[in-house]
Amino acid sequence: MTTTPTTTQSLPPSKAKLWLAAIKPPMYTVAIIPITVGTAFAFGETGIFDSKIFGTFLTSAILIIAWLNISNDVFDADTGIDKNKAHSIVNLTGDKSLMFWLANLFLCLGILGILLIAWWQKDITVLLIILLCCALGYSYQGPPFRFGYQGLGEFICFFTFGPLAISAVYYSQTQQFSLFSLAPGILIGISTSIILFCSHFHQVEDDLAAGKKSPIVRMGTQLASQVLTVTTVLFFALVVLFSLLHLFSFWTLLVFSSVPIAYQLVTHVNKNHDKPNQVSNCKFIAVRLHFVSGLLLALGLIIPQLS
Ligand SMILES: C/C(=C\COP(=O)(O)OP(=O)(O)O)CCC[C@H](C)CCC[C@H](C)CCCC(C)C
Ligand SMILES: O=C(O)C1=CC(=O)c2ccccc2C1=O
Repeated sequence: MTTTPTTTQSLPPSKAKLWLAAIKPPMYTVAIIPITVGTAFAFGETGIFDSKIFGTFLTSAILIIAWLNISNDVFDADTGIDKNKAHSIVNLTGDKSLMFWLANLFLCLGILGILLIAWWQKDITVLLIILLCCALGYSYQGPPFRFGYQGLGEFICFFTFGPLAISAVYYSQTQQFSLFSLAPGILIGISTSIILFCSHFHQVEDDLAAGKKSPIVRMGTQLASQVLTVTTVLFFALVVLFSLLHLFSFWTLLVFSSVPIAYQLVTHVNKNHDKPNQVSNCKFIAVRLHFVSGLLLALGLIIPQLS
């Protein structure tokens, strides 16, 4: 006679789940938000909106993020840091070289889109800024730099996804720079860096073993959870400050509708910072905060121009 087991054993994740985790669909919002917010800020300031440039820039940004993520798994396979990561695209396919060339194909296609913008506008400014972003993205993970291993990733992330990306997008729409675009640049830089910061909480053991000094490894999970709280509060405080300084319209205070997500993020991390299994999902709460607050910011920036 067969008996039904009374305890549920946790099954390994299915192949489909691993592939989904390797492709990381939610992470592509980090491409959508800087392009949307930069375009919204340009529209709010100048009334200009070029949908062809917006669509091309967005497609390129998505392709560049595909490059960033696939090449991250390729370079991490070299250092051994991903040996326990079942959802590494290299571990899943078993073909590092193919993934390397696939990543490069995405990068070339992404840069091709930016080249198109440069060609339409007879101006290489946007191309130069995005090439700089890609070089910095490479320096985060690729040899011989691997600056992410020194804990410098969050700084690179702040500048590339923040001031640099937003000013490139602003320029692509208006063919001029605006010092004021630093304000949305700083906000998006912070919210994107929060994602990267959160992604390291559950990886302390693997990072230590591979010699990666992520900010969480350097400061410990307790202090890191406090730094996360302060940075999240700073993000909302800056929205108020930029509104009071009239850099933003008061409509941008709509961003405060994302406070419940921010609250969920900081309470979850403060409670579980030293429990890898529990804290591992905090990156996705951070992605939600970045996406929702970014869309609300974009909305707040365009409303005055529409009315
Ligand atoms: C690949 C990134 C993080 C993954 O890091 P890690 O190795 O710790 O994660 P796993 O555990 O999943 O292996 C992101 C790194 C971002 C980098 C610092 C900056 C990239 C800049 C971009 C190229 C800029 C793109 C701008 C675009 C929106 C126009
Ligand atoms: O896989 C990840 O953890 C991340 C991927 C990614 O493209 C990205 C981009 C910007 C900030 C953070 C992250 C990740 O954490």
